[in-house]
Amino acid sequence: MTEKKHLLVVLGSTNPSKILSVKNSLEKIMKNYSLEVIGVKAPSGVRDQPMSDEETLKGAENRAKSVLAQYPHADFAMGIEGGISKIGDVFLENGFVVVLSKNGEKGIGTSGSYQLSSKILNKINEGTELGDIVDELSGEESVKTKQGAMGLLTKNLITRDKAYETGIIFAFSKFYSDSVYWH
Ligand SMILES: O=P(O)(O)OP(=O)(O)OP(=O)(O)OC[C@H]1O[C@@H](n2cnc3c(O)ncnc32)[C@H](O)[C@@H]1O
Repeated sequence: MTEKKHLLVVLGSTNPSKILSVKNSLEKIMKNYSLEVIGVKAPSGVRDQPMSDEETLKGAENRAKSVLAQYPHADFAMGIEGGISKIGDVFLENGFVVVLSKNGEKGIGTSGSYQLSSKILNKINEGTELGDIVDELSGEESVKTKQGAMGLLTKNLITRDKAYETGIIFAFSKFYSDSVYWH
């Protein structure tokens, strides 16, 4: 039996929900590799609570770049950033995923989005982070590291780690789908 090739993927976050999401996604798309996934601190360079798609994407990209600088031998460096998306007068929340390969090729994806209520949005506009708001409303601690607001709002049908899997699988598609679509 031939040994599986080792694949080191480093994520720019120590949030257990994000790390779980990366592990579960990669187990599906990188089946022929022996996977090593680690989470490290990486600055987003944007506000703790990003308020536009552009800012959220930038945060994910900055984190991935920081990881690549810290771990140049990693096969893939990743950034995942949660933030608010505004379309007209509608406010949604989702996660952006950026993957950088060792040679700097970039893949991008996003999770599904959910509607932010005016009640939550008002509190965000007063300067409170979404994570703290949902902790207060649910009476739970550190929701953002577990099921997330996504889990609370869907009665755990779509938890934060599950939702982020979509973005991760899309972001990696450049690296495992047929190259005819990319080059
Ligand atoms: O440790 P890091 O990787 O920074 O993880 P984080 O949970 O703080 O996540 P982000 O920086 O990506 O998200 C930006 C903010 O949005 C909040 N957030 C995003 N998604 C959330 C979710 O599903 N549940 C609760 N809070 C969430 C959280 O308060 C963050 O401060």
